[in-house]
Amino acid sequence: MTPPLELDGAGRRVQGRDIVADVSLSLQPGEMLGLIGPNGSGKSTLLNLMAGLMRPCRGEVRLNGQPMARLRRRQIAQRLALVAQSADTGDRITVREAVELGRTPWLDPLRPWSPRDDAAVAAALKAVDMAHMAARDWSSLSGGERQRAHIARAHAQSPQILLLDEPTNHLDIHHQLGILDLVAGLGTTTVIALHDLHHALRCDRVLVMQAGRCVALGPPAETLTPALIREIFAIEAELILHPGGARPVFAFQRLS
Ligand SMILES: Nc1ncnc2c1ncn2[C@@H]1O[C@H](COP(=O)(O)OP(=O)(O)OP(=O)(O)O)[C@@H](O)[C@H]1O
Repeated sequence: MTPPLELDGAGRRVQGRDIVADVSLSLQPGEMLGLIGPNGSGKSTLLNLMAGLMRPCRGEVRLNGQPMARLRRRQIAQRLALVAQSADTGDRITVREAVELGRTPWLDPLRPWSPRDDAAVAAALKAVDMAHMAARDWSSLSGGERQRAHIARAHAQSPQILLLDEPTNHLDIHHQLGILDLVAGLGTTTVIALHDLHHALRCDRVLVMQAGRCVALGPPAETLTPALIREIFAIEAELILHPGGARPVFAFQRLS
């Protein structure tokens, strides 16, 4: 089966420096892939390459086996949605209007807004538990509510692939876990940049970035070894089994 998204030796060079270099990856349909790495390791750049917002200087990105470079923006947006790190709007719009923007790639003069689009917007608002807030002004939303509305906008786009850049940033722990449950529950093939290694444990696989390169890729508990974490983040980490049988937890200690 053709992978929904593939990177084949993809790299991006800026001002003579490789900010992403030689990344190869095949996404599995329905999987949740966590992108992990220190600040500046290239996670956002990699997501932008995956989203077709940046062209690789080397290698290739393919969507359903088709080179991204040969697809039009609209074709890409019909298959893939990105929630960027600082996505926001100063416009005076309601939550529903923000989510309706997700339908843009599916509309044209021959295919105007229809009940199908209303249904997609309603389903997306329901998926993030914001149907009751649809008429609210965007400016009145809290950080967590905005993040959920962004995910609803991306979900309304009916993408095969969802790309999320640190969607749990600025959220309290209750809302962080809520966002992760929400994304996992959508069942869409997802790539999610994360800083919290506990959140990464919930992913099917993790891709670990260091200085623009992929240094590890695999199931989180096998990949996030103490040796790797020491090398990447300069901390001691021990994975401890939870007495209740739930997910293991990390104990961290900073190396001086
Ligand atoms: N347009 C640009 N010009 C020069 N350098 C850039 C540009 N865009 C990104 N970089 C550099 O590329 C590197 C990777 O940046 P990127 O934003 O992809 O990292 P990140 O892993 O997402 O970081 P963070 O965890 O801090 O969000 C950084 O050193 C950054 O300064």
